[in-house]
Amino acid sequence: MINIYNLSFSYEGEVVLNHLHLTIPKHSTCAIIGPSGCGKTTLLMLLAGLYKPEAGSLLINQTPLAGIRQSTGLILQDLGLLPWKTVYDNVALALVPFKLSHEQKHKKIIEVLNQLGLTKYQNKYPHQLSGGQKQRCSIARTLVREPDLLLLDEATSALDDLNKEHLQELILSLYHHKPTTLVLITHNIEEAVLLGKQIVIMDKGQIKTVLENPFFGDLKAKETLAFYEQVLQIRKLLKEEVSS
Ligand SMILES: Nc1ncnc2c1ncn2[C@@H]1O[C@H](COP(=O)(O)OP(=O)(O)OP(=O)(O)O)[C@@H](O)[C@H]1O
Repeated sequence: MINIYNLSFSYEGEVVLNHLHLTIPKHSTCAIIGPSGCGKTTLLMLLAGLYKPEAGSLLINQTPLAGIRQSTGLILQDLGLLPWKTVYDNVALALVPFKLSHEQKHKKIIEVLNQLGLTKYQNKYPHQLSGGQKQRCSIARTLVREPDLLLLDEATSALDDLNKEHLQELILSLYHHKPTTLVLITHNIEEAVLLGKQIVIMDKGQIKTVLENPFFGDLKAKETLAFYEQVLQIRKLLKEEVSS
């Protein structure tokens, strides 16, 4: 469970998050959407414990967040894969801080590579992978640590439409396999409607609307008009924010 209460944050005196309130239930998913520069990534950095709130509070499972948690996974746009390491070794790196035997680590890595469809690429280097495969490798590296909170910053934005859909379906199937609290930033309204149980619309450092989304995880709904009515409603809300 994430509780954000009256949270504010500034960069060198410039306020970028202004008195935010938000509750995200445990094992739920939340899609954050809003115009460029409205503070989405900054909020994610605060949730990751990389920045400290200037005012207000941020609690994870009833505990005030005091820095980076080992059980939070963060996937940024810049995937940060090490080019001189193979897929297997990039994933293995995430387990270095854990006191596990070589066999235990190997088992976890093989399992996650299999889950993400990367088994046959395990000996390849990042430059030998497609954009979608690199993104999956980055997700594998985060998931191997079995986070209870997963933060994704525009995980699918660099991918073409088919790979985007593939990754969205993969995120859903990973979530159904092992529910974690999932917070994702996206610019894509359809993605927000597919992946967010809650959809948070931000503008100019504030949360404007929080929608409960009945279409979460419903791949079949993408073929219905009701799904696109929801997309249109969010589009309208976003346009209203930009024009005001
Ligand atoms: N390190 C920084 N130092 C100073 N200002 C910053 C820094 N990072 C971001 N900002 C500013 O803070 C504001 C919010 O930035 P943030 O990256 O959180 O927005 P965003 O909603 O994620 O944008 P985008 O959708 O374009 O990624 C912007 O005006 C940005 O210029």
